[in-house]
Amino acid sequence: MTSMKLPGLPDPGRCLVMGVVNVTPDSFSDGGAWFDPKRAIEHGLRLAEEGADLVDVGGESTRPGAQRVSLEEELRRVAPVVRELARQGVPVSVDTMRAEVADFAVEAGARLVNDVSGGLADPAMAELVAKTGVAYVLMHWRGHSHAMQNRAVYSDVGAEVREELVHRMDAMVDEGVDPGQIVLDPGLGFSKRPEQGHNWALLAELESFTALGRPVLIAGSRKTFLSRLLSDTADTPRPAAECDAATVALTTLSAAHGAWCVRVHDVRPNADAVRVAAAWSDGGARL
Ligand SMILES: Nc1nc2ncc(COP(=O)(O)O)nc2c(=O)[nH]1
Repeated sequence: MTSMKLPGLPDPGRCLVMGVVNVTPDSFSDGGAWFDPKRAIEHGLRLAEEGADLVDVGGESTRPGAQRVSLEEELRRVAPVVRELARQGVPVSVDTMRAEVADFAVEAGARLVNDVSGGLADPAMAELVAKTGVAYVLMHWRGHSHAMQNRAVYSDVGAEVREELVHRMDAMVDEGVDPGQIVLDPGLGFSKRPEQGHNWALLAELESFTALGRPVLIAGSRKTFLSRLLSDTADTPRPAAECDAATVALTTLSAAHGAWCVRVHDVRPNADAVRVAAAWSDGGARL
């Protein structure tokens, strides 16, 4: 596991667990359960109690075909939740592609900016990240540089995703971001075709991602590639909410292969899994 210390984040010497709080009416895997700020705050507190090292608060669904929400609406959704969780001492990350939302969240105490666009959606993001020194997740999502129909066409998905992540990291560093702030994320499910095994190919090469020298975040929880793997005999994919056991297996393997953090919905079993992986890898030395 890459035990690189990131600014403002814990370093317990094991894979971290990031719990998900989607403050959205339509997220793919927990659509609308935490849209009410009070419920979202309660859920975030519960995830922290269950063992989340970070609670990731997002106000904009990224599911395929989702419409973007306005800046005002995204802020309305995430502000009260980020502010209250941070006030209560919960380590918070903000899942946003907007520099203004990130700026607000860091001001309110967020310790990490989680940007699924890898800085492509908002040209002001790099400057904000550089200015604040905040830890930053740079996720791979082929954005405006590829036409829609080519976004999920790869000849070697692992090599191409790594190359494009390094390119984005270099671009952020050129704009003043310290490489020590950056976490890399292959973007499972984002312009990756489950029917072509892209997500499993990326996971199988996790150690090639950690070899890039930055912490790696793996976020496969309840995603379509898991549902398809667990399809029934009638080829009906397993419902997302019934993929938590598979997610725990993914967590265990990701931690064993060096992931810095896993992003999950069902925290408790995944918090247990990262501890099992840590005990296994160090032969129980830290018990
Ligand atoms: N860093 C990172 N952030 C993310 N945020 C949302 C989703 C979409 O999943 P959800 O709707 O289940 O939260 N996936 C990612 C991801 O893969 N990586």
